[in-house]
This record gives sequence, C-alpha cells and structure tokens, in this order.
Amino acid sequence: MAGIKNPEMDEELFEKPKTNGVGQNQYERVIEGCRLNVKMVSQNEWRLAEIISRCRASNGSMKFYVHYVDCNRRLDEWVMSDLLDLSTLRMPQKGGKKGAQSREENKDGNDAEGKKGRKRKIPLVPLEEMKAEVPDPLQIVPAVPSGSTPSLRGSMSMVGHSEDAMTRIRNIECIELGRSRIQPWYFSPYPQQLTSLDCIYICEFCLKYLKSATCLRRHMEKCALPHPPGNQIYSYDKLSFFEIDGRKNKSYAQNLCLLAKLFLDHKTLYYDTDPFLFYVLTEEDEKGHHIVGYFSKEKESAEEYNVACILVLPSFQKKGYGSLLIEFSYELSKIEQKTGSPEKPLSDLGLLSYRSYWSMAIMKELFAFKQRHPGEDITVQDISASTSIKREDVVSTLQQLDLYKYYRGQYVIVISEEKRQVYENRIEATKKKRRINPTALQWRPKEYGKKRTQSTF
Ligand SMILES: CC(=O)SCCNC(=O)CCNC(=O)[C@H](O)C(C)(C)COP(=O)(O)OP(=O)(O)OC[C@H]1O[C@@H](n2cnc3c(N)ncnc32)[C@H](O)[C@@H]1OP(=O)(O)O
Repeated sequence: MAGIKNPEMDEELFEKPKTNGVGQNQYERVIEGCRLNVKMVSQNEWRLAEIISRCRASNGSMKFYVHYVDCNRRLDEWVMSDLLDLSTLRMPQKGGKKGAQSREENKDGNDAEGKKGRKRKIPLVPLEEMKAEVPDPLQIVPAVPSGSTPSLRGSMSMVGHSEDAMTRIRNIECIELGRSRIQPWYFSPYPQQLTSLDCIYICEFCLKYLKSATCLRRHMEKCALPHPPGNQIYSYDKLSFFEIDGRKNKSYAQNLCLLAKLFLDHKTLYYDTDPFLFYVLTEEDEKGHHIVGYFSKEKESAEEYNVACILVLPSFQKKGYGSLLIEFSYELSKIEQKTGSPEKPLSDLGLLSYRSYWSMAIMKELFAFKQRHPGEDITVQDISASTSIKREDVVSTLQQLDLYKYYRGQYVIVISEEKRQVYENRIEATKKKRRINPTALQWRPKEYGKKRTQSTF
C-alpha cells in the first residue's frame, strides 16, 4: 500500500516497528496508542491517526477504532485493516505516549484540561462482546474523571474526559428521532443492551429511548405529550421555549442529557439533574412541538455561568438555531439583571458560535451607543451591562476583533472606518436571520437558593 510520509510523525515519541509477520497477523502488532496513516474514506485522503481500540469482526478480520490526529473526535471511526498503511506504523514508546497524546489533544481543541495517558491495553475481543462491556448508566453514577474535582451538581456540567478508553468509542450506531435518523458523534452511557442495535428509537416528545420501531410506535400511541414537559415561556413564529426543572422532570432531564451526550465530547454525564434548568427550543407543526435543541443552566451558579451545555441537534445545525439559543440565554440574563458566560471549556463548534454571537452583539451595541450618545465614549462595562455578556468575554471578543488597543496608558476601543463598514453590512445581513423577540418571553427568575434555605428552617 502506498503510504505518504507524514511530517507530523514524531521520531522521538514513536519507534519504528519490527517488521515480522504477514497477512492478518501483521495487524496484531497494531495496538492501542500506535500511530500510522489511515485512509479517511469520507475525505478520500490518508491522515495520521492513533489507534484507540481494536477488535475482531464476526468474519474474523480485524477492525480498528481510530482517532485522526488534529481532527475533532466526532470524526473517529472504525476502519477495516485494509485502510491502514502499515509502512508508516509507529509504536508508542514507554513514557512517550502521554506526551504525544496531550500535545495532540490541545491541538485538536478537544479538551483544554488535558488527560492522563491511556495505559490499559484493550484486549482483542469480538466487537459484540466489547460493546457489552460498556457500563450500565446506573453504574456510571457518579462518573468522576480522575484528576478533576468531583462535583455532584449534575447534568453534564463536569468538565473533563473519562479515562476509560471505552468511553472514547462511539457506542450507538444510529438514533431515530422524529423524522431524522442521526449518526451520533460520541459515546453516551445508554443501557448496554442498546449498544448492539443498529438503531435506537427516541420519542421526540418525552425522549424515552426504545429498542425498535415497533416499541416506539406502541409508545407513541400512549405518549400523551405533544411537547416537552415544563412551562412554555416563549412562543413566537412557530418557535417555543419550554423551561424544564431538572428536579421536577428528572426522567425527561436525564433522557435529554443522554441524548445530548451523543454530540458533546467534553462533558461528563451526571445523573443529578436537580440543580439545573433546561431550556428546550421546539418548532411547532400540526403534530406538536418538535425538539430542535436546548441549553441547560444551573439554578445558581457561583461562577456566573448562564449556560452549562448547549446543543442543536445535527439535523437542525448551521441554520441559525445555535445563535438563537445563545441569544435566548442572554435574554434570560438581562431579565435577571446579571451578566453571564457559557461554562468552559467550549467545544470547537461552541467557540465558533459564541464568537460569532459576541461579535455581533457587541458591534450592535457599539453602533447603537454612538447613535444614542454621539461624541461620548463607551466602556467595556457599558457593553457588558447592556448585552449581559460577561466582561471577560467582551474584552476577549474586542481583542479578537483587533479593536482593543493600548493607548497612552489605558485600553481604548478603536474601530476604523473600514471595519465599521464591514460590521454594519454584517449586522444588516443578520436582520434577515431569525431573532428572539423579547416581548414574547414570559419569564421571571426564581430564587432557588432562598427557597431551599427557608424550607430548612
Ligand atoms: C457551553 C457548551 O456546551 S460548549 C458545547 C457546544 N455544543 C456542542 O459542541 C454540541 C454540538 N454542536 C452543536 O450543537 C452546534 O454546532 C452549536 C450549538 C454549537 C451551534 O449550533 P448551530 O445551530 O449549528 O449554530 P448557528 O447555525 O447558529 O451558527 C452559529 C455560528 O457558528 C458558525 N458555525 C456553526 N457550525 C459551524 C461549522 N460546523 N463550521 C463552521 N462554522 C460553524 C456559523 O457559521 C455561525 O456563524 P455566523 O453567524 O458568523 O455565520
């Protein structure tokens, strides 16, 4: 097989393999932690990849679960042995693996926290057996990634990856949700019996998961819920938001977290959803309110987070719903008269979406201020107060836009005529996009902390 020499291969961290053995046997030496070039079929190109796991398919040939270096883990996949270029194989050296791994993860932007090296060798077992090893959700509670401080505050709010190589492997083949069939991106701790199925079926209203289309059909006959539970706090232009209390609707909240985990890599799942509120965005038709996405929010956040996790289901992505969810989260913060920020770390797509939202919101505020107060100067504090975007996020956005300059002993916001024109055009373009209508939001913040204190006495 003709392989390309990848300049990313680090000679110090990876040693050349001893070439003994032919046929299928030669793949025995391709173990967890090895790196080699793998044909990425979707892109039709060879890329440097790391072996995460391996198993024998039912026909006896070997399969490898690979992570493409410098790519997000949603592109990780099982590949057959004929897609591996053994001439580029580098074995992990003792002590070198950890360094190589964390360096790569930082580049991928998968986990700002870093991880421990994966030391456990995955035994070569049939795929079916391996799937059965995936722990049951109840055994995962509480899933505490080693090296980070455990928190019992639930709902995927904990930052960091689990160490277990099994949780690095996508365990659900496909989900059917409403009219969409979706291929999950990451591991989610659904019950192990479901992991061997070709597809799992999820009720789009109550989010219960079922093993077959027949079970779903029977369930739908009984499921009286044509919308998420909780209070409908927003309704405009066929879009609604439902506020769901993780304590009052525990089963829905847990099912939502399980579903979301399929598309969120950098959060660890917890089952204590009590401290969270969930804001589910739906689109309405004659059959009911269909889930598009959601964000969760701590009832009380010491760190001033106004979003814990945010997700738009893949079938609705890149249509402006992410911006809509973000805008909604800041509308809630405005009513609370607080500033807020999303929980860190952000995923690659989360960062793109927030950067885009922050840039537009800040530029709009800059121009509006200039119109309201010609000749006056605006401060970072003013922008933060009127947008509810936390001060640090305002500053980082201004820096990223190259508008925050150090001048005569202080920082000033400077916008050139050229940039002003560019942003005015972009703001004009966003007017065509769907926006939150604040007058359609019926919501008052609740004092969860006070309530708990009162009930104690
Ligand atoms: C706090 C946290 O939870 S961080 C984790 C964030 N969540 C995830 O990563 C889960 C998986 N991803 C998602 O659910 C979605 O991709 C979200 C929620 C991040 C974004 O939702 P979308 O509906 O796709 O976002 P939307 O269409 O509003 O786009 C927002 C901006 O991000 C950009 N963007 C979104 N997805 C992509 C992409 N795949 N590639 C390039 N740009 C993208 C858009 O171009 C847009 O920028 P623009 O307004 O300047 O054109």
